[in-house]
Amino acid sequence: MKVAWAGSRHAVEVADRMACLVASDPVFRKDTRTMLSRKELFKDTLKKAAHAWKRTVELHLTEEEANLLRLYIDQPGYVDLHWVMFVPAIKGQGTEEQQKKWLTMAYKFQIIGTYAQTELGHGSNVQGLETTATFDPSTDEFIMHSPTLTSSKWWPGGLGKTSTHAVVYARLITEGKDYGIHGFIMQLRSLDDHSPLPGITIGDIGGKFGSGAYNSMDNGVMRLDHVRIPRDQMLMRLAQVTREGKYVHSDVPKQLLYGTMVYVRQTIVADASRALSRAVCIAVRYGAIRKQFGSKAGGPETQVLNYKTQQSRLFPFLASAYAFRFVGQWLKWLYTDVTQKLESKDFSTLPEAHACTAGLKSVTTSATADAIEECQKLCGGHGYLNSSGLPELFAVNLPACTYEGDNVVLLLQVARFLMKTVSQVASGKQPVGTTAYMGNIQHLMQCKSVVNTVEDWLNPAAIKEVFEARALRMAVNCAQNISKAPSQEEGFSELSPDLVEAAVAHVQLIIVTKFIEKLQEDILGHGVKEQLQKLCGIYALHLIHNERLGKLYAQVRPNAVALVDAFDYTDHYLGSALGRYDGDVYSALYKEAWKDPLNETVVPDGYQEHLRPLLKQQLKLSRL
Ligand SMILES: CC(C)(COP(=O)(O)OP(=O)(O)OC[C@H]1O[C@@H](n2cnc3c(N)ncnc32)[C@H](O)[C@@H]1OP(=O)(O)O)[C@@H](O)C(=O)NCCC(=O)NCCSC(=O)CCCC(=O)O
Ligand SMILES: Cc1cc2nc3c(=O)[nH]c(=O)nc-3n(C[C@H](O)[C@H](O)[C@H](O)COP(=O)(O)OP(=O)(O)OC[C@H]3O[C@@H](n4cnc5c(N)ncnc54)[C@H](O)[C@@H]3O)c2cc1C
Repeated sequence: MKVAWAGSRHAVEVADRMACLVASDPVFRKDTRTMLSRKELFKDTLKKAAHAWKRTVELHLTEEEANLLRLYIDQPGYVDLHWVMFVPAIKGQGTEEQQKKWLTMAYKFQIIGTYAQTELGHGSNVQGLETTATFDPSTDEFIMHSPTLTSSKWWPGGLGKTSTHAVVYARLITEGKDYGIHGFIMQLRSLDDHSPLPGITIGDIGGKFGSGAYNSMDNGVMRLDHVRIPRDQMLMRLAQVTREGKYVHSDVPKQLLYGTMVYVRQTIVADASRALSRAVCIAVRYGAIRKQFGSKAGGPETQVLNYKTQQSRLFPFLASAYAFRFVGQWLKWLYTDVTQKLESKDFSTLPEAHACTAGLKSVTTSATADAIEECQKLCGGHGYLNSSGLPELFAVNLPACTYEGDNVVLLLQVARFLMKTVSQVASGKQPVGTTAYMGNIQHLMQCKSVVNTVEDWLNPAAIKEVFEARALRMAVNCAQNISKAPSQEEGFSELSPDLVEAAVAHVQLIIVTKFIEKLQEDILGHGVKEQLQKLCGIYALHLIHNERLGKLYAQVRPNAVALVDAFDYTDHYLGSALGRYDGDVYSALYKEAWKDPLNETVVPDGYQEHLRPLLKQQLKLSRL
């Protein structure tokens, strides 16, 4: 099962090696992270990132190994934006020459970059950004400026205290004309003493939800006061400005400006499956240890994992973790395929890539955030402790519903793609890719239920057809209602809640389809495929509330712990007293409690000033 989860034996081997490297290095300890102040936590992040870089160089780690090292350190920080957004933005939007110049420094960590797009006043609406980049032909420079308070750059990770450079998104103005949003490389801080360069006001935007990780990240604010940069620091793969100030657009779609976001969204699907699997691993293992009620004649109480309510709340998440893992593996293939096509100027699958990455990022991150919160409740009171690992896991993964695109805004992008497809089908064009099912509109719109017997519900072909019919009917229904509106735009806006639901149904069809396709592959291990078939059934049927589920839960229960052990997480990475591999939960909870700084003294700080006088006074009053 480990191989099915990891994707290959090689992936298992590399993951094990990097996880153990991190778990065995005291610099990477994280058990006291939630007890640190914001400044201590930030400094700890700098220390870990520097040590990780040192180990990467010492051990000659590959890019794959270095990425896994960063993943198992499990502490958001500036390195994430440097590798995940700054480097890809230059790769995707820079010319060969610009890539050569800037990536050489970035790969050697001679500069630290971030991705500065969002502003105080705009995040979703990229075309509404206000920062300006005005070309000055007299000096062959762009003047970068924050014209309003709302144009302050706000949120970029690492911007607050760490990044020396950024790809800054701004309105390109030349010859008095505004050409919209483009990317520019800017140096922000001196490479000698790290002080902000002239004209740049920069800082951290303040503490964020929850304690511990993500407060480790210095999300920043930046205002620019007519800062000049050379013309050749405009990222010029998509467009350029000549020495004379002429704007020249290249022959690639302007949407490639958004390419970095598409890349990150596909990685976020894999992140969601990992975060969900960590929460499920904790809740399943703890559910097998925790016993409450049910003892007969002094015998052992009942494992809470045996309760049908616990199973009906938890096992859909177990199934979703595998479902998101497999669709994430497919999405990575889709992204690679689109990127290769772009190299040969084939832009035909760009809309599909945008719709799939936006939709899957949205559906998987929303489901994961909800599931982690529910896993906290599934562990009872102890799930609320930081030592369970669940509060921090929730705090770190909740913002994934917002960053890289607000989930509703992204689902509306999917809906826009679906409405275009429905109208193309109406005009006789055969849809392809993930919307190919819409070409079967006659059959799917009339088909009676293809599942008549209880057993039909475990027939993958029948389940797939049910999900196709559901998605198509919701999309066609929206299209028909939009067509009755005074205008397409008004109809789209009026129907937007229904369009979001139709987009979710389409994305869930993709997830179910990719799970079914995974099961058609050769899967190593005795009985593994059978278990995955049950999980595929649970994932699909829980979305449509089917009565078959109870039987499936009972069949999965005996292997539930094995299915989470297959995630192969070290206790260090899981970071949970409840999810320990050895199940020694109660002594772990007890031991973790005493680490809290509040327990450094038996009599707490503040007793003499505030508690003692109060108690003495009350005692005196009681004697009157
Ligand atoms: C919502 C939209 C998509 C709207 O785009 P727009 O151009 O203003 O308007 P539109 O008319 O809807 O689109 C025009 C057209 O562009 C297409 N398009 C839009 N986005 C993409 C894309 N990524 N790839 C390929 N195509 C794209 C749309 O489908 C439209 O195509 P069409 O005209 O229908 O053929 C966009 O503004 C957007 O993506 N907003 C979200 C912003 C975002 O994701 N910010 C992330 C900042 S970085 C970050 O959060 C880092 C966090 C990392 C971390 O800490 O881990
Ligand atoms: C932890 C974190 C890290 C981040 N890191 C970065 C970074 O490194 N670089 C960077 O540039 N940005 C970063 N961001 C910013 C992030 O990308 C934006 O917050 C995100 O894109 C959402 O945009 P917004 O904040 O403007 O939300 P808004 O769009 O203001 O959303 C507010 C509400 O309005 C709704 N809404 C907005 N538009 C529409 C519409 N057209 N139709 C219907 N509903 C709508 C949304 O659904 C939402 O409910 C980060 C954010 C967070 C939380």
